[in-house]
Amino acid sequence: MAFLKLEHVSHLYFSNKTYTKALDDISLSINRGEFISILGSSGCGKSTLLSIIAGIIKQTKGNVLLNNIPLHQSDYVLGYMLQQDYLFPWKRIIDNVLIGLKVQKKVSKKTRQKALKLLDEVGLPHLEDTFPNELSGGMRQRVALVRTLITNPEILLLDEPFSALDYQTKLKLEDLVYRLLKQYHKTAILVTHDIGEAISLSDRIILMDTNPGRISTIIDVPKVLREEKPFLVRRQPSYQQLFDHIWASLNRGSETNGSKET
Ligand SMILES: Nc1ncnc2c1ncn2[C@@H]1O[C@H](COP(=O)(O)OP(=O)(O)OP(=O)(O)O)[C@@H](O)[C@H]1O
Repeated sequence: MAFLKLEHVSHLYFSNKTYTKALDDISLSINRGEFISILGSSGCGKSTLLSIIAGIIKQTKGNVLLNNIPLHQSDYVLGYMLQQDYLFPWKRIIDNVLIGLKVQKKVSKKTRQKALKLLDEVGLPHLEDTFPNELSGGMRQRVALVRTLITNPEILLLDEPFSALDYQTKLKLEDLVYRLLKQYHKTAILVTHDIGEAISLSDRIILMDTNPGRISTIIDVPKVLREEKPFLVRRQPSYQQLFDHIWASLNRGSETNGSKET
């Protein structure tokens, strides 16, 4: 049974007397523990899709099911990682990490220990009492990752979380995120504009077309690439082939025309 299932999902925005079909007939099944990336040009509906899965907006048509139960009736924990880390500057790292659990009144000696363990696992041992401004951008994103994982989310939505980082830090963080998500068997959906990132992290890649936003292709990343560490994937010959294929598909898609309905 699919863990997360989208059935014929469409979404229409209405503003300034204009309807915009942001998503058109999206059907997709995602298995527990799967890493999915969504690639597509600006305006193809990636953020709309994430917002629907996050329950922030409700689709105008179709169903979104989690474990076969409509999403809005499900009691599930969602993790979010965004381009910005949104750490509270006046709070120590440990308090930033525990903020979600504090809101839920779930902070205990055990959760503090878990937080310290996770900080250690992401390469930030002994930094729990420092403040965000004492850390680099990459370190801050690792704190954001721990803050997300500590709540034990069932689904992680990753909205371009590496795009503000320098290239070297980004590659290192990709490796880390990949390793931790596989280790904890997390289901993740990544929105990115970076084809290389999508190939090196994903089990499957969803290519979207624009106007209206729709799925054009679903690509199964070959096993040989999935078995390699993200950084090393880029050295495989099949990586370049897949990169070229995705590049061509996205460019073909961007040549199509679209519809604003009034
Ligand atoms: N609140 C809104 N009201 C009206 N139209 C909207 C709204 N939000 C998004 N849209 C439109 O819906 C379409 C999809 O937008 P969306 O932001 O989901 O795309 P995206 O793929 O995430 O874009 P980007 O890569 O630039 O972030 C676009 O045509 C956009 O103009």
